[in-house]
Amino acid sequence: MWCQLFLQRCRAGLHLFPLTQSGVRVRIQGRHLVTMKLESPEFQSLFTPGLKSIAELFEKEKYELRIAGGAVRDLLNGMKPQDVDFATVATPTQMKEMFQSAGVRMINNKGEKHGTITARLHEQNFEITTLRIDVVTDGRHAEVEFTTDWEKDAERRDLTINSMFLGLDGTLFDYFRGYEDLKNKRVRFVGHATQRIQEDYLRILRYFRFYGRVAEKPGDHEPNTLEAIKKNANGLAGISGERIWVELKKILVGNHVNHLVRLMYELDVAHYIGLPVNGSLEEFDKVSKNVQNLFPKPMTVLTSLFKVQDDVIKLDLRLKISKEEKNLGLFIMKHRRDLIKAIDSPEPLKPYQDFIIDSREPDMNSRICELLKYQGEEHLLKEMQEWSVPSFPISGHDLRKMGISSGKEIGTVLQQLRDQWKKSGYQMDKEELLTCVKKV
Ligand SMILES: Nc1ccn([C@@H]2O[C@H](COP(=O)(O)OP(=O)(O)OP(=O)(O)O)[C@@H](O)[C@H]2O)c(=O)n1
Ligand SMILES: [Mg+2]
Repeated sequence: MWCQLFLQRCRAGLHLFPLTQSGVRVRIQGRHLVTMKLESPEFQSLFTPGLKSIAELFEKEKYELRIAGGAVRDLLNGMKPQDVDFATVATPTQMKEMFQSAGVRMINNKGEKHGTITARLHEQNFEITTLRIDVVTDGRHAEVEFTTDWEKDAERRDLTINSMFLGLDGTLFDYFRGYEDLKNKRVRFVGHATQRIQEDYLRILRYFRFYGRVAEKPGDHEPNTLEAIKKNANGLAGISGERIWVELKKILVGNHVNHLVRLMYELDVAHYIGLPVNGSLEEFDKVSKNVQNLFPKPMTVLTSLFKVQDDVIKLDLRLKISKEEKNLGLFIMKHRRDLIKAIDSPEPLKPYQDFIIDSREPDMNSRICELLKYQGEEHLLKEMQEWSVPSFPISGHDLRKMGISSGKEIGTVLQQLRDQWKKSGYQMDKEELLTCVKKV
């Protein structure tokens, strides 16, 4: 069967290329379109009872349905996508009619204006969007027109690697050499970078994010892409802080982050997304190396750019970060130089442990772990993650039972006992501590 197919393809003057990890078998080169067949286990695993029912419905009505965009990219990379978007030639009205008559529930009708219908089957949501052309864009939103032309829909997407479709039989439809770019680890805009960016300025940050995800090494950009980013960076001023923060966070914990943040400064992007004017790029370089493989929070990495507290406040004003993120940034800035390991001590972690016990704040443990990542203390981090915060075994009630009745005295004794307990490396138990009371 495979040989027959091979001969057929050769006779037709089509290319064949070897089986790859992601299970791609055949490549047929036409004018623009490159198609091939995907048979990977990740792809097969998408076929839940819900998807099978949806596929049957669309097939019965003869509306073509394909997986679109990011999910195709992930599948070709051998990954199971987190969320799967579907595209179809059916209009929202046709989909609604079809789902209604089949008794399929539809939810979340907010997307309909842009062609998206969400069907809910077997406790799974399916977001299905009608093929579309963005007729008017203001750099943030688009007015759309529906189409039945798959290539036109691919053309309005941001990056070539995000512009592919996958038929439910595994056929890949690739109009802009996205698969080739994915294999060569290249991130390119579909068509003209300037046009794609002006349709939605957030795409500047999406470019950086996908660069961090796909590219093998830093600095591998097409010159006209960088030029287009620089010329259009000011468009980011009109993008909401929340959207920017979502992208920026992913960039901060992706690959090549040091390179990408430098690029943000070189291309004038930094200024429009709330980063400090004179970000500390040297410290960023050091910290981004320190945190490698330690799974830092995005804020931990970002804090290394900040020199003064005001930098965090300004970032918050622009991006509306969470209170927890803001506090983490402020905490790391305050303690990055003064809370350090005990050098030449058998207990290098002790200053951090003491800090946690003294602070009595519930999330201090996790902040200290972030500080250790920031400082590149991998071994101490491991130790800290395995350490469970001991609780002080004595209460005022215990002292009262021993005959100490004045509140003030209880407070003083408790503090003294806390100090003893701390000195013992939190080893002394209740009995041992209470013996000390007689001596105090
Ligand atoms: N500004 C944007 C956002 C999205 N898209 C298109 O819409 C698809 C789905 O968008 P989204 O889910 O936001 O991103 P993904 O590429 O799927 O990335 P992720 O894995 O992070 O979801 C993208 O692949 C891309 O084709 C686009 O062209 N321009
Ligand atoms: Mg997605």
